[in-house]
Formats: sequence, structure tokens, C-alpha cells
Amino acid sequence: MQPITELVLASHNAGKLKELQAMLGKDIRVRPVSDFSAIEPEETGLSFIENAILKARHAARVSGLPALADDSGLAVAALGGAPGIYSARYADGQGDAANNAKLLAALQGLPDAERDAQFVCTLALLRHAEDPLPILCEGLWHGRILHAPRGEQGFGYDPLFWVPERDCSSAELPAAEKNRISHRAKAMEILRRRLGIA
Ligand SMILES: O=P(O)(O)OP(=O)(O)OP(=O)(O)OC[C@H]1O[C@@H](n2cnc3c(O)ncnc32)[C@H](O)[C@@H]1O
Ligand SMILES: [Mg+2]
Repeated sequence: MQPITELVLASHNAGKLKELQAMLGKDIRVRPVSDFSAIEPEETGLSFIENAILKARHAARVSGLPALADDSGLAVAALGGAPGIYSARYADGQGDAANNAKLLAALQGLPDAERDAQFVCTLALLRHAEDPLPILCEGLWHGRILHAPRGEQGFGYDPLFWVPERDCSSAELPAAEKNRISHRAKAMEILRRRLGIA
């Protein structure tokens, strides 16, 4: 396989883009898909990986470059895995603060022992829009949902996600530390190995 020297990141989420860029930018020239198109493809898949593939395919098509997409979310055990693939749309598109408020309300009154959750990250890399064999990677990060937000770092559900191995919320972790241990870091480690840049 030809080494990949440049790729388009198929995300419109600033927090995600920052993390992906920090994890890849030393080895590969990365450009956001917004350099090529403002259109966000509808996430019609029923699984994280289907949505990652369709976002990457769209980005490869509009850019003519290899494309990497990240479809991720939060799966809460007490909610049967919700919000899951609907994490970004949990509060009907009203944004991170509304998503977090809805999650806290859904778990109101539940003790710590019943607040297990995991962040899921899937990555899909397509060498071109018709690539029949995308590189697919996943990473999971186990934790617990807090009773109130903590911390200012990160994005999305980070202020509500308790990280047992660090005794703090993921929004209290310095960016470099989150990027070493998160679901995204784990998926990215697999991708780096597949690309031979580990
Ligand atoms: O689809 P793109 O354009 O990449 O951007 P998005 O924000 O819509 O991304 P997703 O469809 O993958 O939805 C992911 C959701 O899960 C949340 N999420 C994913 N990774 C996270 C992380 O590391 N920390 C906090 N929240 C995260 C994020 O805030 C979104 O609400
Ligand atoms: Mg999305």
C-alpha cells in the first residue's frame, strides 16, 4: 500500500478535529472537510461504523483525498446503550449543554453503581471514495456518569464522564492526557499500526 501523506478529516466537530489533528498531525498532513464542502452528510447508519464509512466516503468524494471519519458517542448501561449513535442528536440538535442536561435528567436518582458508561470511537479510513476495503478501527473507554458537570477541558459529554483510572472527569484531564487514554486514542493507536506509523 502506498503510504498516506495527506488526508481529509471528515468531521465538522471542532473538539474532535483538534484531537484527531493532535494525534496525526506530526505524520500526515491533515485538512478538515470544511475546506472542501460545508455539507454534512446525513448519518443514516444504524451502527457507528456505518456512519463513519458514509462520512469518510462523502469527504473522499468532495476532496479527492483519502478520508478519515470518526463516529463516536456515549453508551450508558442503565439506558440500554443510549444515547449511542444518537449522542450528537440526543437533545434534538440543541447542542452539548442540552445533551448533558438531558442525560443528567435521565439518570436522576440513580446511585454510582448504576451509572456505568463507555465512550465508543470508530474510525473509518477510505483511500478513495470507492475504496472497497476501508480500514476500520474502534476504541472503548469505560467510566461512569457524574451527578453534575466537572471541568472545562474537552467537549461534548466530557464534563459528565468520570474516569476511574485518573480519579477525575474527562473534562478535567489535560488535552494531552485525554489523547493518550481515550476511546479515540485507542482507536487511533490501531489505525497508526495499520498505516505503519506506530
Ligand atoms: O459527525 P461529526 O461531523 O464528526 O461531528 P459530531 O459531533 O456530529 O460527531 P458524531 O456524529 O460522531 O457524534 C458524537 C457525539 O458523541 C460525543 N462525543 C464523542 N467523542 C467524545 C469525547 O471524546 N468527549 C465527549 N463527547 C464525545 C460528541 O459530543 C457528539 O455529541
Ligand atoms: Mg455527526
